[in-house]
Amino acid sequence: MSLLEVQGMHSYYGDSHILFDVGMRVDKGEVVALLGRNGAGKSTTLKSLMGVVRPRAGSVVLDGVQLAGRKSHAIAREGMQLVHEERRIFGSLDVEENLVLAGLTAKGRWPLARIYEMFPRLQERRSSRGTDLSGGEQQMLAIGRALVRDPKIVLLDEPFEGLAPVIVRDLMEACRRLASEGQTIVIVEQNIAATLALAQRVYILNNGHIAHEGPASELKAKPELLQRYLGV
Ligand SMILES: Nc1ncnc2c1ncn2[C@@H]1O[C@H](COP(=O)(O)OP(=O)(O)OP(=O)(O)O)[C@@H](O)[C@H]1O
Repeated sequence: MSLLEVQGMHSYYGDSHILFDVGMRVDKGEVVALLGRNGAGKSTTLKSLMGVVRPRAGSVVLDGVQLAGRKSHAIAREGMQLVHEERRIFGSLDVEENLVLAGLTAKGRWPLARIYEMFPRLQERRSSRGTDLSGGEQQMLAIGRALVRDPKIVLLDEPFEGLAPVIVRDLMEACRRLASEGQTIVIVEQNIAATLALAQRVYILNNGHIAHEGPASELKAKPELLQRYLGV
């Protein structure tokens, strides 16, 4: 049994049917990418797993626990964390306060030293307020806030978006390190090269349907698949 098993998931915004029969599985320690064109339903998939959007049908099982239909704070307590595209850090609190607050209601907890080891830049900026951080630092803090809860699985929604290449490199390095320490990750990204470098396995969403599933190496070797589903 995989750490995360998703079956038959359908999600809507009002009357708009967005996700159709989505199925995925993610093994413990795996990095899985979710790719697809703009509007394909990638963010909606992550939000549906996290209970931010309530799937109207289907099953989302994390480590043997059924999450579908539960509220997102309950899902967080079961060990899932979503790092939203818009980062959602507290601008008026400093870095350390942001991290401590995020860990308060968690079952498990990373020591702050481990977060700072992963992101030395956050340690340097530990007393800076959220609003005073660069985009890259905010993204590190958003990921740090997820990790401090010692999640079983982290969902990253476009973590590299809008960031300078040098920052993307640092974040990729951190993701690699996380993966090497056994952290399970699902990543949604427009930066396909970076994503394929990180992920072992890929799902491609097309109009709310899973159109392809396979190893990342296959997509690297068959650019026609990328052309067909992603137009790149
Ligand atoms: N809050 C919302 N209300 C209504 N429709 C929405 C909402 N959010 C997204 N949608 C629609 O749902 C569909 C899937 O959007 P989603 O954001 O999941 O796509 P995506 O693959 O993440 O694309 P992008 O890369 O553009 O974020 C799109 O047609 C989008 O317009």
